Amino acid sequence: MRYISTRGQAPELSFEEAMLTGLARDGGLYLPETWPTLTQGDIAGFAGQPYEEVAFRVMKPFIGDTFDDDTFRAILARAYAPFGHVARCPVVQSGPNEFVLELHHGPTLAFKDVAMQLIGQMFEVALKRRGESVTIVAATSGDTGSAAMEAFKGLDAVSLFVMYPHGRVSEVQRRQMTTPAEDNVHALAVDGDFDDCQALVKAMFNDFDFRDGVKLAAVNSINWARVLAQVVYFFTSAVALGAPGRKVSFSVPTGNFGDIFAGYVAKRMGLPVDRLLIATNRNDILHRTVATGAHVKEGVSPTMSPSMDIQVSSNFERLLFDLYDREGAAIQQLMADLNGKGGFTLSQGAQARLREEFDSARCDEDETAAEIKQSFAETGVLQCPHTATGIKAARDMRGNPATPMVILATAHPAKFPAAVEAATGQHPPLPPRMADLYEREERVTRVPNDLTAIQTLIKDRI
Ligand SMILES: Cc1ncc(COP(=O)(O)O)c(C=O)c1O
Ligand SMILES: N[C@@H](CCOP(=O)(O)O)C(=O)O
Repeated sequence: MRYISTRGQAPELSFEEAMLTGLARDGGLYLPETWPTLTQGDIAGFAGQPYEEVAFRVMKPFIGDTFDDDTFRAILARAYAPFGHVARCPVVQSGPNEFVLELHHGPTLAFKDVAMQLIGQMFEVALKRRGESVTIVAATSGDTGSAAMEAFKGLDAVSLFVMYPHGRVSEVQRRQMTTPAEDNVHALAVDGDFDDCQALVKAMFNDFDFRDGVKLAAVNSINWARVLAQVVYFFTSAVALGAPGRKVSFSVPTGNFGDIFAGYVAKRMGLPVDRLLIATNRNDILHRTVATGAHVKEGVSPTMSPSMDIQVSSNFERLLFDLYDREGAAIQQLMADLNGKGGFTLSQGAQARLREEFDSARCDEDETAAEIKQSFAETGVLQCPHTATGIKAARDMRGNPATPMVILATAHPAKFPAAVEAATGQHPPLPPRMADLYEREERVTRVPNDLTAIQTLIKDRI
């Protein structure tokens, strides 16, 4: 499988090269040149298989011979051993034909662990055999950063810098990023919002002297391997509910559009997905885009679901590439308009295709709190505020009641205790292994939203 850039001007790469490269040199995002497909028989064969085996079979067509089969199986085994549930990503019923896909059983209690634990292992094997080291710079609204810290701390071949928006992540998220003691990981609190942090990462990739000088790599969903690893749980959950014999719909709490794009990829590969619901908080650019066709940035507004406080949804570019018949020049123009004019309007054809695949719903703060409360009353289970937006979308946009609706539970409620307690009166406890999180010493550097200043800091530290 070869990988191509959404902007059509960068060299084609192998899977390993795309994984270690991050952003394409033309500013675009790498994607497979075609979508591999699985037969209905292949998908039926996933029933009853361990998560790691389904991951192997789903990812193999994308990975090719990057790792031999034994090595890839060993990587998967190491990646998912730390998960606190034998199913890794279990499905739990939450209502009539409504299910919650729990993605928070990994080490940092958010869905990011599912991909990050895996790419940590893949980076380690690939870098070791190449005899190379890299500098990873990540932007986070809270969860990618903590998952990356956990996956890469202590690795000799990696220096990791995580930029998070100062004052805009939960205390648990912040402490997960600021308390690892290993010398190769660095938490940077940026005076800005998540969009600023992500723009800084992309600017670093577009500064070729810096990029080549520090051997820059990405573990945000800029990195195709991150998105790919997230495709797997769309298959495991759908098969558990009767696919490929029946269709399944998914409601996905959405910010940077990586997770729901993974659902779209599963559909392209042959999974019978009915609807993909984009659930947003009040940072609703994607909901407005589905409703009106106008993709227009507004300021980021802080919410109780901070990981979704995003207005520049990086992976939407990957979807646009398909909506515009994979025309790199069209994507270049749209992205120039987004950066220069603050937005663009989809062509009629692109808007129609978007609506063929996706629905959307927006959840404001009162509604999020009400969903957490109602969900606890109905099921006795506490859900995080991000998941609550998905529950609302699932109930607002319920299509055929005979089609199972799967809501992605993207984080554990204990990462957002203040919001959950305010809504329900219940304090969600951290798992025992994290019980001392509030006593651990924090290590963080406050930085201005300034590219040169942060680049200088990174060069000084590596
Ligand atoms: C808990 C949580 N839910 C939802 C999202 C949104 O996911 P995505 O950025 O893939 O759309 C994020 C951030 O990525 C998150 O951390
Ligand atoms: N919500 C994310 C934002 C970054 O998303 P990514 O999928 O591109 O890493 C976070 O928690 O940091």
